[in-house]
Amino acid sequence: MERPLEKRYPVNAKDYKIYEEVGDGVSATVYRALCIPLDEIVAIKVLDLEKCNNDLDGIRREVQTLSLIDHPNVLRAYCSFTSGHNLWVVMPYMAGGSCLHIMKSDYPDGFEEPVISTVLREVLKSLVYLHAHGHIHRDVKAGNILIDSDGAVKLADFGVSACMFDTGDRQRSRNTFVGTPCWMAPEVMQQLHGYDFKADIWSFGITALELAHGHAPFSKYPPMKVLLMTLQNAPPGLDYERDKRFSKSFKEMVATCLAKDPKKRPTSEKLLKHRFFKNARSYDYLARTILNGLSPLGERFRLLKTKEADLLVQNKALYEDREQLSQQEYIRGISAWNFDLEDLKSQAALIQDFDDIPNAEDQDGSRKQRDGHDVVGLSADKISPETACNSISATSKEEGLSDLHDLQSSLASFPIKPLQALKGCFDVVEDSEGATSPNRKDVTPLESEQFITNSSRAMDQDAGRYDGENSQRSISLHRKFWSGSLIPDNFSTKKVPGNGDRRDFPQPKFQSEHSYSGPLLYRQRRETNTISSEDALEGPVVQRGRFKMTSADLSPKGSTSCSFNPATGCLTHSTSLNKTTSLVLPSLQSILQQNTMQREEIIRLIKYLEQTSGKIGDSTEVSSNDLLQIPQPSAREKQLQSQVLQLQQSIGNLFEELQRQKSKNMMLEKLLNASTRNKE
Ligand SMILES: Nc1ncnc2c1ncn2[C@@H]1O[C@H](COP(=O)(O)OP(=O)(O)OP(=O)(O)O)[C@@H](O)[C@H]1O
Repeated sequence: MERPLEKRYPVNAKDYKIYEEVGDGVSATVYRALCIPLDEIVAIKVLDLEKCNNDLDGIRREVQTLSLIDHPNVLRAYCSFTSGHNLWVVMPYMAGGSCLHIMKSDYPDGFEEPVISTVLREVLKSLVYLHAHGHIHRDVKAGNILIDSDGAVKLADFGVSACMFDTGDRQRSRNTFVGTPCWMAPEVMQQLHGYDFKADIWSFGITALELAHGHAPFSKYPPMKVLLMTLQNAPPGLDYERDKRFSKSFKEMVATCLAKDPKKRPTSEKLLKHRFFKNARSYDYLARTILNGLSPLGERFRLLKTKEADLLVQNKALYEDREQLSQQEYIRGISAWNFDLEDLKSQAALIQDFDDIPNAEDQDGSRKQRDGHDVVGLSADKISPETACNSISATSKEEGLSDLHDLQSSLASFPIKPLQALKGCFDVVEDSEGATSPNRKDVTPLESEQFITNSSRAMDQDAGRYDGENSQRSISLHRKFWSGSLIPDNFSTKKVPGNGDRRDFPQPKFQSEHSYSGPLLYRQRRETNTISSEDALEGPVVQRGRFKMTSADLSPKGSTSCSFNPATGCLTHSTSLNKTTSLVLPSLQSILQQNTMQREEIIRLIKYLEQTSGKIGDSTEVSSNDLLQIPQPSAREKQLQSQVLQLQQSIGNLFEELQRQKSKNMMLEKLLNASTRNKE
């Protein structure tokens, strides 16, 4: 047991002293903090509930699920509570940060095999545990693998998002699109037959590649392209030529996880017995290798942010372009999916532009692809960046559109739902008596049933308590960390032995070039697994708490659709989408997205200017206040935003219904044909 039973973590914001920011995600910011009564360093994830438009009851139910989870390799929450419009989740502080952070700062080309094996074995143990308890993590990736100062490995952020309960129909989430595109299993994208535990095994395989190369396959591509490539290409893998430094057993292990057919993937339990994990070492080994000499997490995070802002400034001119904006969003991991057809077309047509970045890896990859490596479904020509690099040419547009066609057919039943709405809210919610409650200490984690709807803004209220010395307190920018090695991550750290977060700052060596990393363009098709398909756990999946479990019947409960009246701003349910909605919706989405993005970019630029102009201490305070005065989106904007999300949900429902009807029709047709043949 990780947590002594008698230890009670307070459920009141005033009992915590917030230090520096150490991470951020889609809708949350993570801080190092001191739990004052226990005199213990913790991590606090602060989630903006307003931003998530959450179903609080749904979140509360999740606490019960979470309370059942207790495994040394799963990051648990000590407690959580609401404070103002924020949800605070208190958890163990993992001083090493995520594997993604470590790679970004010190290992841009990935880890050595013994490190990978050690990290992955621990992650796999957590998956064995979660799967055995009927849970699917759904977001396994290096960014969610956290390392403690002693080398302990924990899988974090399980259960993607509370936001997915927005609709209130939790069971429907089996048919939702959850995860992060590069790590997402094909069956999760396709949504034809639901998905199960094997989706995690796919993400685990992608994570293995991420740890080996410093970035996930396809990470430089925009989401649409990632979907297309995942669905239609041969699975990515370790290449015998390019990845000579890795063992055969590693390559085999990755290939077995990345079988496109989930039934051919091993269970986590079986995978744990793979010979690749025989080379895994102890925690201590990680502490001695990858953690040795790392600068404190807060400093690494700050440097990464500075670099991020630096890149923004460098490329400012480019942001004017729509495709750059879109790419920027993707880099930041914000998956504001827009499935408007026109948008899809333009996205597909613009893909070539992203591929223009010269990359030896890509060229090599394409050459090999030409040389006859197996590419499934789509011709190598069509998808190779080499071809894609023929931008500006007439063919590039055609290819873009052809990509679109491929995508449309691949995603025949793809539910239309913005990933943004599904991600970013944290997992645990626990009721709190709030900051002012005299009885707050009596409220034990998971016991209280009452949410305080304190309208005050906790973060704002608590600003005064932020540690002036340590905190680079920022308002929640709600950005997700960059994925893969899309940023030029190469700065050395000054390796100073010592403890905790008091060591010297790392010495940045900013690269001027943008180190876009190429996808694994030539892949081994290795769907022949050493592990039998008997291991497959089949069956549809039910939402159980935040997680999904196999179950018998989960068919959606009939389609609901709604229309949007632009005059009244009201949503009314109807049997079909009216034309006005389809005309208005894309524009609304676009305006809202752009507003949000612009606001965030401005905030980031201000922060960057603050940092580069050497403003610290008092001046930071002043500008932070200024930042806080940036007007929040108006109530009307928020209302529209939530209506847009609802509309998208409804459209998703309609598509699912359409798909079901199509399958029914096909069945009927088959029956009809059979009976006609019989008669003949
Ligand atoms: N307990 C912790 N200790 C140290 N760092 C942490 C901790 N929890 C999270 N972080 C850091 O903060 C980052 C963001 O946290 P987290 O992944 O939970 O947010 P999120 O909004 O759920 O992210 P995502 O966008 O990946 O879903 C992590 O990638 C990690 O680097």
